[in-house]
Amino acid sequence: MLELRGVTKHFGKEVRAVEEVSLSLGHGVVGLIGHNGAGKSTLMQMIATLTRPTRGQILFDGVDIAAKPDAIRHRLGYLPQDFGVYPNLSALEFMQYFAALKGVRDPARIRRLLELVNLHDQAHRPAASFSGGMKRRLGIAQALLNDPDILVVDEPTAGLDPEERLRFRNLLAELGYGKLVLLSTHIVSDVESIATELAIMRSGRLVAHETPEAILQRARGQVWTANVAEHDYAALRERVHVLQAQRQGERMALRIAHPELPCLGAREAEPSLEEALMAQRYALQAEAA
Ligand SMILES: Nc1ncnc2c1ncn2[C@@H]1O[C@H](COP(=O)(O)OP(=O)(O)OP(=O)(O)O)[C@@H](O)[C@H]1O
Repeated sequence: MLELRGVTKHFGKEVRAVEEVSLSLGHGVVGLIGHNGAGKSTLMQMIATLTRPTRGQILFDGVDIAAKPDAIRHRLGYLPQDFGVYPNLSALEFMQYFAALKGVRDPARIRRLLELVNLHDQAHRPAASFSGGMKRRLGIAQALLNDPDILVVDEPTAGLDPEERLRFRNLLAELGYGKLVLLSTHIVSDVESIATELAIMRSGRLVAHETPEAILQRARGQVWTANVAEHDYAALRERVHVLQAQRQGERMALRIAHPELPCLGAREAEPSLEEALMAQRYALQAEAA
């Protein structure tokens, strides 16, 4: 559905925001993961036709979107990172406003979307009084007005409380059926349970594109639990990568990334996706050193 070929974006001579990204995406929820400044927002803005690549091509169903931006605009929903609502509009009025802008004339659709994002009971409340999570849900409803095939959401869970985060995650997982949902985050656990694929960016480059299962599979035998006396901890920490340390009286309960048994009594652990990615990163660093 969406194909990126050598997509590059430079700002002036100094900033290489996105560098030679090639990627093929079909249906499902794709987690675009990277630290702050990795280039995620810039890549998403290029897909949303809000900025053009310096080099490279983005093809949507085979059509170059730089040459024909409307081909994708009609079929795209976009929720930017800094999505804001208008102070004087209720949720319903906000949706009516965007529906008019997008040429959507079906009032029943607005009602259905407000139900989908669970805001129908709050439709007459000023959107400016909503919590962060409610505003983002309204943002998703707005992005879905044109029944898009591609939904691009930039850091949607930043600043949300755990309950809102969960609700938002479930909503995106539901939407992933039959659509492409491209979701950026720097918090791996936000996409762990819903992403069908991960695209990982570092310093503007795509460093991996694979399924979470493949990443977890590769991390087998690399993540360990151990319980060590406090006085042994300092020495151990010098030799291995400690992912998590928790004091338990005189002892430390640890989770460790290491390519082999890190210390006597350690046990192989089931890694989380975040731990698997860290273990992979450490392994690459060790290879490069
Ligand atoms: N309009 C711009 N002009 C100059 N530099 C820019 C511009 N937009 C982004 N950058 C730079 O490009 C790089 C990538 O930024 P981008 O916002 O795409 O990263 P990100 O992965 O989305 O980070 P974050 O999670 O913080 O939003 C950064 O160094 C950023 O400062």
